[in-house]
This record gives sequence, structure tokens and C-alpha cells, in this order.
Amino acid sequence: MDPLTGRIVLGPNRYGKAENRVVRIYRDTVRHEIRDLNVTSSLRGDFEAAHTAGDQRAVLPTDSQKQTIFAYAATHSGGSVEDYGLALARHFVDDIGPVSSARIEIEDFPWERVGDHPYTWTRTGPEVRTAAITVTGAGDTRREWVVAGLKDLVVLKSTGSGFAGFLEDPFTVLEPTDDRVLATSLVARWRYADTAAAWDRTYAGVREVMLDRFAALQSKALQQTLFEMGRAVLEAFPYLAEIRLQAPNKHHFLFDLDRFGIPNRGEVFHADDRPYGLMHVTVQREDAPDAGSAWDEYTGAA
Ligand SMILES: O=c1[nH]c(=O)c2[nH]c(=O)[nH]c2[nH]1
Repeated sequence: MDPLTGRIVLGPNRYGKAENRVVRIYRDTVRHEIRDLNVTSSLRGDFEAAHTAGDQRAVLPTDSQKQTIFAYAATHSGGSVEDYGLALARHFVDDIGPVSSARIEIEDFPWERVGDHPYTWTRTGPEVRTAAITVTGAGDTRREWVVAGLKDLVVLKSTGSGFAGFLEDPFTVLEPTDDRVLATSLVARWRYADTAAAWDRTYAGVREVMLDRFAALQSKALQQTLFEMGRAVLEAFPYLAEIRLQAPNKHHFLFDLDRFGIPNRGEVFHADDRPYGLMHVTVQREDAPDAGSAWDEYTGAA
């Protein structure tokens, strides 16, 4: 191959402050509330000179982005994380000249009140609520997207799942089964068709529909379960455009107790942590509005 001789230029770039750990206490009454967030900002715009000439005149420091994230926690975080993210993203695009697009990714860590105590909680989990807000352009070219979700929702069913009838090749040793343990740690992200929705109610509803479907479906494969969960969510929430599910098949292998003369009637399993099957499934409406930048590369935080 001939050497490549084209000019070397700056390609796509973005920058921001990753993983701002914001804890907001609401102490308006003696019964306090807590919000525990991990907030990442990521800005796109005309930052050519910063990269090619070391000229910072268009660069809003990532430290200023961090300060903004904390300041807005005082003034804009009373609602849901989606509203807080929208306020931040709109601010960066509308008020900071060189910024043409802003993405805010948020992890919302759940805390549960200890009994009915007014100011003590325990961290629950590992499940985490997520939101990724993208705002681009101004005036007629303004576009906004909200993707909400959850991650690390660990679920298991001890029956009601099988896997059989699969393609076999010379390397296939897997035995078909009509009764196995099905377990996963779910990542789900759903894209709203517009940017005004009942965020908290939808979050709770999507979570419930997904779990109900996981439990109720006689599963022929994790892929089928995921599709059915996604379909049920889109059926229940007509203002969602699509849902993307990512799920490891957390294998539970029946442990061989024959060696000890002990029968194993599907009661003792080895929960193997790797390798694991990994499924990615998108369920979408054919008439969904354009996804635009909604799914732009995640920074990894949310
Ligand atoms: O639900 C499953 N889907 C697969 O694609 C697969 N492959 C496998 O070995 N076990 C399973 N289980």
C-alpha cells in the first residue's frame, strides 16, 4: 500500500468533567431527603484552536463545569435527575458561546431510610438509576434528547426458563434444557420521544413492567426474554421511542453431586462469574422519531 499523505487534522472531540460526586441534602423540614449523584458533563463545539494551537479562549475549564454542576445541585436538583440534566445541558449550550452541544450523564444512587428515621439512610443497590441528556443547537436547530435507564438490576428466576433447539456444530457440547436458572444483571436505557415526561413515574413503571415480564414469561432464551421485556415497556409507555437492553447470562451450572452419591434435583448450582453470554437487544418503534445524538458514545459514567 502507498504511504498515506493526506493532511492530519483534528477529528471529533469533546471534553468535560467526569464523575462529579454530588450529594444534596434537602433540609427544608426536620425530615431530610438525600440525593446522591455521579454527574458527568461533556461539551462539543468549536475547540479547534485549543487542540491545534493551545489557545484556550474558547475553552470553558472543566473546573468551571464542575462548579456549575454543584451550583445547579443547589438550585435545580429538586425534581428528577432528568430535569437537573436538562437544565445543565441547556445552560452550557445557551450561555457558553463556543458550545454547540452538551451531554450530561447522571448516575442516581438509591438510599433507603432507616425505619422512619428523619436523617439516616442505608445505601441500597447495586441497582443504579441513570440519565443521559443531550442538547444541541440553538433556535430552529435546537434538538434535545433524554435517555433514562437503570443498570446493575440483578434478577434471577429458579425455574420457568429453558434453552433448546439451538444450532449445533462440531464444537457444540451444550445439552438442551427445559428447566434452568435464569439470572442476569440488567442494563436498560429507554429513549423518550420528547423532553417533557413524568420522569419518576415512568422510571418506576418501566422497572415494574420489566420485572413482571421477566418473572411471568416462560423463557426459551435470554434473548427472547429481553425482547419481550422491551416490547412490554413500549406497549405500556407510548411516549417511549425505543429501549436498549444489555444483559449478561449469569450462568448457574448444576453441581455434580453424583460423585458423592447425593442426588441433585436442580438444587445445588455453581454460579460461575465468567465467561458469560452477553446479549444486546434494541426494541424500537418503526415510527420512532430520529435518535439523533441521543446515543452518542457514553462517557462511561452513566
Ligand atoms: O438464553 C440463552 N441464549 C443463548 O444464546 C445461549 N447460549 C448458551 O450457551 N446458553 C444460552 N442461553
